[in-house]
Amino acid sequence: MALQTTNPTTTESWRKLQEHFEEIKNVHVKDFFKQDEGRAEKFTLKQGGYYYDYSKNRITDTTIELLLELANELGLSEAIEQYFEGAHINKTEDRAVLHTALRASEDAEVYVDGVNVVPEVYEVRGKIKEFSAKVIGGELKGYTGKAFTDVVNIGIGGSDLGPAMVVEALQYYKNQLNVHFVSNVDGDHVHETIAKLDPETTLFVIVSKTFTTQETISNATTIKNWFLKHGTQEDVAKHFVAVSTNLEQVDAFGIAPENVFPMWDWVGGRFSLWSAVGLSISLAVGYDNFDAMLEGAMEMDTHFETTPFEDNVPVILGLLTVWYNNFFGAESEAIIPYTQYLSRFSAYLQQGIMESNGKGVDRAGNPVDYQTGTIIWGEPGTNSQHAFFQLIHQGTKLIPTDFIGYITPLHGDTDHHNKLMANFFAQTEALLNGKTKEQVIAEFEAKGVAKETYEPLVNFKVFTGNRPTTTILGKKLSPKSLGNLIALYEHRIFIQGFVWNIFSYDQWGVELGKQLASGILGDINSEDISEHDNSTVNLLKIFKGVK
Ligand SMILES: O=P(O)(O)OC[C@H]1O[C@H](O)[C@H](O)[C@@H](O)[C@@H]1O
Repeated sequence: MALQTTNPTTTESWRKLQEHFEEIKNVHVKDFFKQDEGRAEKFTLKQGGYYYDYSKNRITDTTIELLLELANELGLSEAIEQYFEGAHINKTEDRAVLHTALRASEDAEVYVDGVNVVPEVYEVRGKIKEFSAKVIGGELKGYTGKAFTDVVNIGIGGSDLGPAMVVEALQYYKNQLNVHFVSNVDGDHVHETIAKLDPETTLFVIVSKTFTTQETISNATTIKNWFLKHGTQEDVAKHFVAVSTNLEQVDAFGIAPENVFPMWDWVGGRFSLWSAVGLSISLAVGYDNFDAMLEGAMEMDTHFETTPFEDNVPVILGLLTVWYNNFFGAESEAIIPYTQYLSRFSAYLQQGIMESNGKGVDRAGNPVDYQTGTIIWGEPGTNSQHAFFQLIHQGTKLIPTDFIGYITPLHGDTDHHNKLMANFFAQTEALLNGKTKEQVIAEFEAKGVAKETYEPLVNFKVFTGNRPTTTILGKKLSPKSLGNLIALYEHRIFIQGFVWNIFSYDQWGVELGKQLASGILGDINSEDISEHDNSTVNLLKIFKGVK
């Protein structure tokens, strides 16, 4: 069963949305608030310890009604069923998309091609649990009998970003193990990392779904060679484990079969941190915390699968992206967490969202004639306020922004936390209301500034406001609440790809560069340079020192 292939722009609800957009496109959200005292309450959803206030968006009741009408017209309910039931919605790779099965409850049944995969999932989870406990507890030892002090995750893309983001995010819950990440094929990355390590006390986790990724295999080989300068071939089994679907290649690399943590082709790389790809997470914070993160995700899954669309957080937020992307012409979205722990969150979501929905061919195989995936970016607040917020406040581009913050600070420093959160609230308020010419003049006059002095400055100090934000306010950053938040964004990806009539779960766009790189590596390593455009030939000559 494949997802339906309607061009969304040909639907009746899209036409109505277009008309509605023309009516409200110039209305200031300030005015919507004036007209409706209950607006904040009405446009706030509550789920899994989070409040989602989307009232500061450029929407009315009609906008939401029409967006939901669009979802219904396109058959979203059936699509969600297909997603959770393991239909091959990743059609170009003929695969199911079941990261949700990785966090399903033990008694759930999720069938992939007629086989219930939940028992296998729990078998691997059991293995992760046992292994993590032994490493953390010092029971498993290195080749000289010492307990492990360091763990290195060797992987790239989905085999790096998810675990790296979560290990950073859950730092507060960490144990004594130092966890490092090596991803880039840049030798300086791997050499800087190993320079700090003691081979006797370091565990290496090679993570690659395919086990053919050039970066990961190169880094793993370099590290193994470095290790073999200290330990023996036999010792490799004590220090290297692998996470992969490609058991043959793992074996060829010399990893002992008992050191392999399997994953499945129905888990996309960018959705894989819930699988054994998250082994480094479980090592860093312990299996119970890993499990709690999965539980948080499962709560979001249940919410998404069972909640009526008007109260369904991923549905509403996913459709808002469509609203801005396709009607307002917004090209990007910023994600700004007001917690330093989430400093890798937008980098992680860049892969999740842009690799999924950066597609220009529809599900029927034809080029689309409307906009699809948004550009995702962001850094933690308050740092970003002192860097790029100027453009969000006064630039010419519309940038819908998610503000993510928590009520309780983990270290209990309320002085800092109150300052942080004052900024969090102040920014969304400023982006909503802006500052009018009259307000600017009144401020000058209150300070006694002369008219001829302030007049030339007034326009520069005006803020139009009407810049949309969504506030995601959680109780506390914990493994569970983090799992919940990540799963929210995963489901938003599904909603958007579904509406845009594209395949969100393949990534053919990363192949061409890989192919060309392997040819160019041949050029670099040989005397001659094969055929390329002039610019590339010139650059290769400079690089090879023959020009
Ligand atoms: O886990 P691997 O097979 O090594 O893949 C690592 C990454 O590389 C690919 O190029 C894909 O674009 C990513 O989706 C994937 O996460």
